[in-house]
Amino acid sequence: MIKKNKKVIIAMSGGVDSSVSAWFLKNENYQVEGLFMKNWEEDDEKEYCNAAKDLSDAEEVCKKLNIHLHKVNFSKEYWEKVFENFLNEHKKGKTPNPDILCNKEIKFKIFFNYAIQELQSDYIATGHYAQIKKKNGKYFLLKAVDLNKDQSYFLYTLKGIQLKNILFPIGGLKKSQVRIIAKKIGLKVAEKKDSTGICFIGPKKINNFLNRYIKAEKGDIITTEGTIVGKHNGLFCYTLGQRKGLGIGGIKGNYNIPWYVIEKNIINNTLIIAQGSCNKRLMSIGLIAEKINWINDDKIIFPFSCQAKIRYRQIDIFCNIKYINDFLIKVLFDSPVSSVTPGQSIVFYSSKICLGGGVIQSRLPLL
Ligand SMILES: Nc1ncnc2c1ncn2[C@@H]1O[C@H](COP(=O)(O)OP(=O)(O)OP(=O)(O)O)[C@@H](O)[C@H]1O
Repeated sequence: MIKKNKKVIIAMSGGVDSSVSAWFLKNENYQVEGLFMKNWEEDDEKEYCNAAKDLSDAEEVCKKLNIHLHKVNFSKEYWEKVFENFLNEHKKGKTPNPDILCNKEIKFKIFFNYAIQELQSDYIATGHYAQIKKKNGKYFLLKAVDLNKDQSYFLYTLKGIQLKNILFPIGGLKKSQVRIIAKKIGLKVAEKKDSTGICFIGPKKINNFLNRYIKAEKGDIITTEGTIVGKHNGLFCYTLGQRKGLGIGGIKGNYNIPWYVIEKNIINNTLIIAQGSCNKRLMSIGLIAEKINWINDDKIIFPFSCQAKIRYRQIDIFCNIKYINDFLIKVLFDSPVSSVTPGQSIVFYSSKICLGGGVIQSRLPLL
């Protein structure tokens, strides 16, 4: 009852997580309204984009929960702030993470400001699996209870001060519980598949999609011994540590051990491969990270030790962080780590607390 005067805008994607989040907020007596964002002109990309279906799902859920649904088009902003950067990084041979940039630039900036200023809400809520805790007047971002679904990795660009106006209603639940609740309250989206990979494109279709925007220049696939063993379809189609989809089969005179991408050489347009998942050429002792964000900067004193993830869903690794300058840090791993990928993000944790993170600029190879 107490929260009746507090207004929350729930970011409605038409998926099960935001729908169940909306239901929780209603039950907690917030004054709830939904906001659906279009961030891609799907008319151009019908094959890849489900925005129309997602909107109709969001409308149906809001009708059922008796929530007013606002709609907004941020496709221009998404193109300028997220997609152009995504393409440019790929052209440089990096493997960027657009979902992280989308959270930083769109969901928790433009969308957030629209909800707070234009729609005059007190909070925005999303269906992310993460938690916010207040301690001694400060707000901390924590991993979700469901560690399998934890999305704090994608949220490291947030600032402590922003967390004050953000709610993650399902961060304390398991995904299986969220689906059970959705079924119980009769939401058709209860069984809807999770969105994976880039905001609007499944990971399997990504190379075809990128082909529309980046000119694919075929080049040689070369072993570390310098033998040309095949042709690649454009370096942007591959990522460091990738094993599948190299199209080289068994190579005569070599043991039948899988091959992995260990380097993308932009200057020669070559893809360098080596055998074995523990190949020393794949391993790094550390990395240099840029575009650093600390969620609560006043808590950071260099150097310090903590845990980190160099990709989503990876188990935490132990590391030590050293200050280089205001833009760069050096991360040294306690033991060598495979497939450190420039362009991806490294996210730091102190146990369950997400401290912040940065973008991997370069790796420090073992060899
Ligand atoms: N088009 C959109 N409009 C408004 N909010 C969105 C949109 N897409 C995503 N969101 C918000 O961001 C959250 C996380 O998005 P993500 O793409 O990771 O979806 P998800 O984990 O599959 O969640 P859901 O089941 O709600 O789709 C969503 O739960 C939702 O609150």
